[in-house]
Amino acid sequence: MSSNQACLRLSPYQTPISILPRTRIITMSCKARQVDSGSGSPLLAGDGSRTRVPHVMTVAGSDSGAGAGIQADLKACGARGVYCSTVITAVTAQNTVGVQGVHIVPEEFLAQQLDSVMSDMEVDVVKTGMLPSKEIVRILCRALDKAPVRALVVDPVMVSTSGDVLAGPAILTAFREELLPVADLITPNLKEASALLDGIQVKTVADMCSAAKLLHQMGPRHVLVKGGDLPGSFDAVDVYFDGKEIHELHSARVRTKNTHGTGCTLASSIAAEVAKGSSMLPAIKASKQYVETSLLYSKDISIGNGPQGPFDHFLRLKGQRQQPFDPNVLFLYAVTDSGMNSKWNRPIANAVREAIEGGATIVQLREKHAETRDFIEMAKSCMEICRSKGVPLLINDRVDIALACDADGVHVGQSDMPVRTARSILGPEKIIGVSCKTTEQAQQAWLDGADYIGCGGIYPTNTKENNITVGLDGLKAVCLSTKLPVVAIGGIGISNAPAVMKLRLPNLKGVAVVSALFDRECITGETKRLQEALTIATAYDS
Ligand SMILES: Nc1ncnc2c1ncn2[C@@H]1O[C@H](COP(=O)(O)OP(=O)(O)O)[C@@H](O)[C@H]1O
Ligand SMILES: Cc1ncc(COP(=O)(O)O)c(N)n1
Ligand SMILES: [Mg+2]
Repeated sequence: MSSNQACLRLSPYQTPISILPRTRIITMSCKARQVDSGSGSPLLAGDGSRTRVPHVMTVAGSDSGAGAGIQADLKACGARGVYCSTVITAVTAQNTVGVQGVHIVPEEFLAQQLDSVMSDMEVDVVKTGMLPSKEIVRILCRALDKAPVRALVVDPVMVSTSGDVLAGPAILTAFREELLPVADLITPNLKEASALLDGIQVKTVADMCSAAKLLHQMGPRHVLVKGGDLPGSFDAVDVYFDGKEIHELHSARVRTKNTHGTGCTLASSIAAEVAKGSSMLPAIKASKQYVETSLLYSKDISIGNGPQGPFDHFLRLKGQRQQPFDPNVLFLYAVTDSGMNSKWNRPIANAVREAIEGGATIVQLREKHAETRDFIEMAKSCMEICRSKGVPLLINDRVDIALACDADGVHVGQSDMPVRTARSILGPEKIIGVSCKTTEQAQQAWLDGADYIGCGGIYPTNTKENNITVGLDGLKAVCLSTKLPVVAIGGIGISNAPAVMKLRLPNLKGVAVVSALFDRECITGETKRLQEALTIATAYDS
């Protein structure tokens, strides 16, 4: 089918936005959502009193082992903060060994499920997984025709990781002729890309690029060929084609057997990000990062005895996991300075203890000149104090020191170790903060898996040479550009901290201070005064 024909087929099916040039559709629909306060507005109902949540409807098969299919979709959407309704196409008897049985849901009953959800709920994005028959594809297309949605993400599931057939070759015509032309994104793996292209070889990254372009000619606006099964690859490489440009997306390949359901999870997470308002490439990058982080966290968990285990979408199953990062700990963030401690003739551990006694909620050790061995000893003694008081301790810049003293995490600057590298070394449980001055850096921080942003210098400061001051306006811009919690830093003390907090930005969680605590005679007293000032400034009736 030519791409022109494919385009023509789209118009009755999509929202009116679909008459715009094809590669811009997702971006445009998302922009429309952000600015449109009418019936298409995502989060507020007309009367302003009810909060509408982003909604993905998955049309897929059930996996009794709950690693893939509907169950993976529900978990992925839950983890990404999106509501997920479920239209079940087939019930599989499946576990980590393979698929033992498939029971296809009768067509009329599939239609009834679609009708129940779509007649009652406002669905933003539809994501499809296992579609076991041509008729099921047809019923879905008819339903979408009647009730258009903002985007359609098609994961053309055919064979499970275990090698069992979930949708046979008879489905290919329906995929090619009916579903692909109306899809905003298709996410075939190597075998599925090859099957859709009549068996052409897809075995290298170059093959994946050609396949993505050929698949795009079948009508979908965006194509992501997934390389989880690429032979001999050290990375997990996916190839994305937006109709104009090829993007090779690389992430670290996690050595684990727990990869059952990665494809379903990736597609659902992309659908969730698009439902929240993201455009396609950022949605894909964030989702790939999410899959990588979940696999990393789950690499050692053991569920079932088969060769392909499920992973943990919520990063919570391992018994020893500490509490997830609580952004409120950024409220009064004490950053140590060795120069100030020697000026006041204070061992660092005493300074840390005093700051905590005064109310510091998190501590960062910032030692720019210490010998490595001394730094480790210092960090260990501070770690003991912090742990006994339940206050997290981060190490500035030095991932090796953080590992050596089992600190709670690190804070890195833009020229230190990249957040992604630090994350792959420290694992998903440690806290990673990164300094950002610009909205671009803030967006990158989120994609790279940082837990928080340190934004500054807000005011001029002596503790950092040649540091550009971003001011309150720069802080505001960074906060508004990110979902990550932010702590303000640079020249902040008791006199100006209230002005910072009175910006009342929801993700601005606190202030980080150096001299205002550590270049003072009584650290405990100064910390207490700052704590009180911050508490008053953040009280809503002040
Ligand atoms: N071991 C791994 N480490 C990191 N990412 C992986 C790994 N295996 C798969 N992925 C990623 O998971 C996603 C799903 O890919 P894939 O496994 O190829 O799909 P499917 O599950 O449909 O066969 C892709 O983004 C892929 O790069
Ligand atoms: C019901 C259902 N849907 C999809 C998959 C594919 O998942 P995977 O490729 O990870 O086996 C599956 N195994 N079962
Ligand atoms: Mg897989």
